Amino acid sequence: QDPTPVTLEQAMANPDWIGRPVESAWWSWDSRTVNYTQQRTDSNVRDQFQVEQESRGTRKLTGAQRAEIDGAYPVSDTQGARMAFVRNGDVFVRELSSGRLIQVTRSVTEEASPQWSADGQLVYRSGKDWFVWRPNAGVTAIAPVKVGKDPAVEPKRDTLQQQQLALFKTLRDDVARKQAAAAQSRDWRAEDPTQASPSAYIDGNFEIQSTSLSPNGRWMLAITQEKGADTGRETNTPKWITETGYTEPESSRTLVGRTDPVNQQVWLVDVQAGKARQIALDGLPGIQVDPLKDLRAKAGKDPLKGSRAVRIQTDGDDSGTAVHWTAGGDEVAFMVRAVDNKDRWIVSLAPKGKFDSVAAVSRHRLTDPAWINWNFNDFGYTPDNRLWYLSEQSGYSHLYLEGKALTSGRWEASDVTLDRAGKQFFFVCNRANPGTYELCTVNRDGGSVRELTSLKGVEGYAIAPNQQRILVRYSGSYLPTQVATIPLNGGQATALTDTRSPEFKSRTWIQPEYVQIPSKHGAGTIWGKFYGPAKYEAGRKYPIVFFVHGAGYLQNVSQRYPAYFREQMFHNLLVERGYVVMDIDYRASEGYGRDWRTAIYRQMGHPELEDHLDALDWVVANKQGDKDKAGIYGGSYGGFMTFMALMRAPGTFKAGAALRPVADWAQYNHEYTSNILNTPELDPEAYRKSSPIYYADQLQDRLLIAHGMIDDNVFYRDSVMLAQRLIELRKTRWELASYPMERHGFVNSDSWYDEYRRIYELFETELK
Ligand SMILES: CSCC[C@H](NC=O)C(=O)N[C@@H](Cc1ccccc1)C(=O)O
Repeated sequence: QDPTPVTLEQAMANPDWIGRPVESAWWSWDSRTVNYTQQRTDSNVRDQFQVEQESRGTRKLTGAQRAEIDGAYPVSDTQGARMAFVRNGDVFVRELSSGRLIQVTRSVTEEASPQWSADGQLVYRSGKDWFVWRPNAGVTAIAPVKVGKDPAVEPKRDTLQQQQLALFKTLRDDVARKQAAAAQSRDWRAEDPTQASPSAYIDGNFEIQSTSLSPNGRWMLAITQEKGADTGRETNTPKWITETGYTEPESSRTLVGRTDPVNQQVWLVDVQAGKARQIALDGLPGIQVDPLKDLRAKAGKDPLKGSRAVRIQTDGDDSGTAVHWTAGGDEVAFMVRAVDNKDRWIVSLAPKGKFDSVAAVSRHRLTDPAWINWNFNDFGYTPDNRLWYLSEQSGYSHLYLEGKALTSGRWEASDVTLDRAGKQFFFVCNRANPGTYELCTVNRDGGSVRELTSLKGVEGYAIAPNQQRILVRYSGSYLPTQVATIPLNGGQATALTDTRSPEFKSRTWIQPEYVQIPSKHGAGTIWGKFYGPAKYEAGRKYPIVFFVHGAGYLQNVSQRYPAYFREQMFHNLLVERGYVVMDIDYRASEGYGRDWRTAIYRQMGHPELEDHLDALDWVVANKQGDKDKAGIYGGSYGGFMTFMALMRAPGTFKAGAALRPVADWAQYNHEYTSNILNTPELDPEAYRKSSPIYYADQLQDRLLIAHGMIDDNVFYRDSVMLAQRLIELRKTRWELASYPMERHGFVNSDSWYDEYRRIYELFETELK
């Protein structure tokens, strides 16, 4: 069937017309219905729906109905008798035999992190404080850890103080009376189980960043950092169009390397005794070796002394540190990451019986001369207290149980869950090819990995409370995320939703061709999505457009619904108007293992350009592409690459559109950039080699720059800086389109339309 023509207005319209995807999805306690959220048409409001598995009947939930249903991400106890969840910031417990719903808290603070102990008690955090809930026994508060001197510990007296006490009996008597009262209160507390335990004190110039309570309420882990440490100067972004009529400054982020990330410390707290002790991390393997020693010397910096600074990995959702306790509460594991990004350690502590001597044990060290991935950091304990984790040590993310690989091969495992019995691991995998995602399983004792789905675009999943079925979130090239369920051990998927609009569903789209391009630069295979006509006219050469995805570490050659769905519709339009379009997962992209990811270390824009040049030759050789009529465009990292292509291979692409582009990596953020280029102070060469602004003199082809003026991710300043360079260089074939009310990802369809009209006109003028 011929593709349905698409207009620029339609491609850039508010995506409501497509039908909004399913966002989060989770099971109800009885495993009979699935709940999900979806954005409401023409609104930012999210509605909540419930769909019945058997009948597939769907209802939109009212506020009163929501009061009866379970919250997302429930946590089951070890027996499968109860599950706990947070809904509207309050903790609830559902009894799975009767369905009885117990409201544990009803507070103005946000509750989080519910976790069950092996013997059925629940701990949770409310703001910064921890609480324990026991069925039929109510809630107990855990005394907070405090920073300061422990008032129960006699202060060390200096000479002056000692002299005062020696001189005056009345002073000595006062002190003795205070000590006796404190001793009595301590003794009573120790003998009286109804009393709250005392606070532990951390002495020094620290501030507590986060805490984690063991599920048995016996131990706590506290993470601190230096109090008031300099976290760096933030850039102000002016807001131009405002309700006040004034230009309003808006504070955003810091710049890479201006201030080093602050070192953190780990403290173990004996909750019962109210004692805290710092856990030394100096013994972690390799922590005292500086991987940046040579760069440091070259930059004229002093050598590092002692251990490298570290930070404790957080859950990524700001809910706190990613700390995992055994259900019995006797062992804890946490992830330590060197601030230079080159090492990650999974560290455990087993405090029981040896609080005063407990030491950090390194269970797994992952080291990378480039940088440790920010993905694939899942870890946890099995019900019988064995540590599992993901590691990229083989070059691809795989699952390990106590050091033994349960999965292996040139593919990646992610998003791991263990069934309640602790027998079977579930995870997302891309075994068939890098862009095809399924749900996989492997026995915890090893054996072969099995695919449970054949949906191609699996995005996430959740096991039903009764452990019989799994809900799967999946998508396709033209299918925004939907939900299906499958039996626990795989089989036919039952689709529960189809949120596409009838109008979108009735259209025929050009299916991307998944192509494998041999690298002429020794990199192996470059995967691409190619869009071309169904039939090629003999002898005709087609103008070529390259689309470059953003983020660097992102996968766009996948069978999932692309983040770049508007761009994909634009590619349909381009093909309809006589172009062919190529979109490759250049080196740096996600889904292809460690070496593909880190090939750009200290040389951004170099391997990726080689891949684009190889792909261009491939389109010319295999798809009747016209080598003299090639253009390139993309946003963010794609904009950066557009600059690099035009400036480092002048004359190759006759026109380029750099959208929300990075022009100078020294202007980008620390978390992202320091991984790939270290810091500008330490590694100026890497920044010079990787930043388009230093190649601006080589620009000769037509260039369109487009940028949102209130972009708080890649600052508008990047485009302003490049514009000034181009002015000073007296370059003539460029223009800058500014969008006063847009940030990084455009929101307004007027802006999208304006930007893509300019891109289209640029290609029409230069490539035809
Ligand atoms: C300078 S590279 C990273 C910039 C940015 N990082 C986080 O937001 C990014 O990845 N931007 C990409 C990815 C994206 C795709 C679709 C919607 C929003 C963001 C981009 O802007 O294309």
